[in-house]
Amino acid sequence: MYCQVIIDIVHENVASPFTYRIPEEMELIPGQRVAVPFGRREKEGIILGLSETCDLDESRVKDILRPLEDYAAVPAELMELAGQMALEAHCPLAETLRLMLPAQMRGGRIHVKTEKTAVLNVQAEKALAMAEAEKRSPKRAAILRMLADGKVHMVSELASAVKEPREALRKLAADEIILLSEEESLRVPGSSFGSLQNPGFTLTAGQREALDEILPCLTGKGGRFLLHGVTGSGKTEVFMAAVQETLTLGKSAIILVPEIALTPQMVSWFRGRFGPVAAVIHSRLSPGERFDEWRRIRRGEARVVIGARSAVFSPARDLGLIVVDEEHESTYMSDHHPRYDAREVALNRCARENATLILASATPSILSFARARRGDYMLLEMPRRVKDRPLPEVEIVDMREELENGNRTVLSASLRRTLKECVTRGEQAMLLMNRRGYNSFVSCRSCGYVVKCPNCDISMTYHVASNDGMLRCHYCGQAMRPPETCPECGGKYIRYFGAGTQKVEEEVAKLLPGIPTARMDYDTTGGKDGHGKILEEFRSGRARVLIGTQMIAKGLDFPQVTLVGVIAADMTLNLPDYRSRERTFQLLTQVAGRAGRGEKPGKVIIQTYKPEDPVIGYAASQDYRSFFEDEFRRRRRGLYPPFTLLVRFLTESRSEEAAVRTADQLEREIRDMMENHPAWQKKVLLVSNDTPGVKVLRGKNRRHVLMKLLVGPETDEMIAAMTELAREPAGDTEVWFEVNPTTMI
Ligand SMILES: Nc1ncnc2c1ncn2[C@@H]1O[C@H](COP(=O)(O)OP(=O)(O)OP(=O)(O)O)[C@@H](O)[C@H]1O
Ligand SMILES: [Zn+2]
Ligand SMILES: [Zn+2]
Repeated sequence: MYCQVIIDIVHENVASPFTYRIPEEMELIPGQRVAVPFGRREKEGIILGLSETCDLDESRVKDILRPLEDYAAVPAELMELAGQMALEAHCPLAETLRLMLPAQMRGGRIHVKTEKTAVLNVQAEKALAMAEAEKRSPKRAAILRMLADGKVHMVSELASAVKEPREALRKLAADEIILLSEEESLRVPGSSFGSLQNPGFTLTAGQREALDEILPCLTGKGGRFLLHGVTGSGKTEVFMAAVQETLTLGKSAIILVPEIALTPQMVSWFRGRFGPVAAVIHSRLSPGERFDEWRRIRRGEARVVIGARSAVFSPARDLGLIVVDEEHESTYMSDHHPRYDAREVALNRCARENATLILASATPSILSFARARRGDYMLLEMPRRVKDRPLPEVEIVDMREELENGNRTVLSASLRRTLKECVTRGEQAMLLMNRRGYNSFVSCRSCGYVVKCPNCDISMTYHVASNDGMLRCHYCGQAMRPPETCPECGGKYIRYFGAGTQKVEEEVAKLLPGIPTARMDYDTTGGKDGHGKILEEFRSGRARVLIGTQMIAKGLDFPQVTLVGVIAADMTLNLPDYRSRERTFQLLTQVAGRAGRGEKPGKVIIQTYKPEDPVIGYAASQDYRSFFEDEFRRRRRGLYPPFTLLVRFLTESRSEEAAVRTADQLEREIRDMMENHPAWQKKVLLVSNDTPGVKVLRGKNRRHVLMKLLVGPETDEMIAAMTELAREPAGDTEVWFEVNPTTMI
């Protein structure tokens, strides 16, 4: 027998499979990992397929050295998925196969933990009788009583009841009364089960109707759903009920959540609900724990997988359901190679494995909603909050008027008054400020010089003394002392402009002396479990006001919050990106939705310099439909996704001249390519060849060639050709080819 092996090396030259002979005594299956001789070294690989014969010169075919596991690490469905993804991304199969395995499994880094176990080797009655009769050793008697239940016990567990049981165990084993063995032990992280129980609500009419559509699909060939429900409509209950039903049917479910949602609280909640059949994969797991969770899933012991985007590749047994919660989140797009969109992978897997897909959000992405309208997904709508709780009342404050009235602080008069009242009533408030730090830029009053990062074309942000009193670059992390005099003109008047979360925190402290607040942003959530601690501080009621960046906007459910303040609503609106309106709408609607989720109604105050902007209006009225129609029309008119694919070549170089030259060269080659393919010509709109929003980043000068592609049968081929183009060596200049890039800076 022979087999074709994909070697675990990502390189053009070893992209295709290599043939090996399978020694007589070895039995192998596709998807299994093997050790093979490769050149003079030993390498790991994955078996792609088997064959009876081989048309190569027999003497040149080498033997497989050994299997690395006795099972297929990559099951058949995932082998096929990896194959398709490699084709679509125009990258070697070895690269997409890596997505299917926990990283620590590769390169022989795994360490299987084993533990000693003991089990009875005689009838239970006999063991109990022996325990009674045992006069000399109370230890042996105690062990026999514990083992009388006939189950396998960990020796470590016996040791917690009987001191130093080893000698007694040896004696019992020697007399063949018990059996001792060594077993693989799986670390189940944070195994404090049962902390929170199933809440057992009576479902609302909206929840019932949604489930009536979903549940029948779970038994059959699967369905595709977009669950669009306003904030606080109880979407979580709907997909939890679907997960429950999936388990009852003996199948597995995967729930994808944005990484930020995987707080210890959520983790314990999922475990409390589903017990040990749930595997929760998050970034705080140790590599060992991660690998153990993966094996529990692979063996079918864990049948609910909860995790961030990479959990979509979990080897779930008999997959029945994938849920993507907060589906509009951009974190579902991976930003390193090989790039993928977890929502597209989920769709692909569900189709392959006859599973059901549920995308859930209060603010669906334009793409998903457009697909639902076209009939690709069934649209399930829940327009009302649970218990018919009202959506929050929203007030829009024009900050230009505040300035005219002489208020130069970040809090408007209205927000000050309402915040004070809210806290006085003993309720809680959340304030969104989508920029961290204290001041956003520092400049000279005499000559206008702005302090910029030495590595990036970005102004530096001032962080107050509690953090270190330094200027920081939010792109590369560079820090420096604020200048005392202007480096340009020597002037003494250095001014600090703009505000960040630290400034808001300070203003709130002045307004509400003695009232404890919490701040949640990149600077305060660094340590292990940083998010969890701050959220717990707020949930417990110790902190009355939570100030934060977009981190506080999503999915959180704090019933005591009756006021939400948005300090600067236009901040994201002004970014040079075709998605900035969509992101602003989502952010504002989501954060507004945190108010009034409990018994008491909520109020939202949105501060803006552009109160007339329709996006602000749609968010204030939580009017998704009107926003969608407006934005969809705008994208059609401007030929933006989903009507086109946006692609760009990004060049980066120490030398500005080289970055420009390479971009110009690429533009010429693209034009040549179009001339050679008249059919392509009509499909490509060359938008620009210029500097992106950030001209210099981490010391590299940047240029980009931006294009829009009208989607058609030739799209795949065009992208393949452009991928090739980007691979051509360009001296010291790096070239990146991106399809629908996650950021346009
Ligand atoms: N049928 C029900 N009866 C009473 N309370 C419910 C019911 N269903 C859900 N809830 C509660 O309503 C609150 C909101 O539910 P949930 O967090 O699922 O909303 P959501 O739709 O996911 O909102 P968001 O999109 O804002 O995250 C939660 O506190 C939840 O426990
Ligand atoms: Zn100056
Ligand atoms: Zn920088």
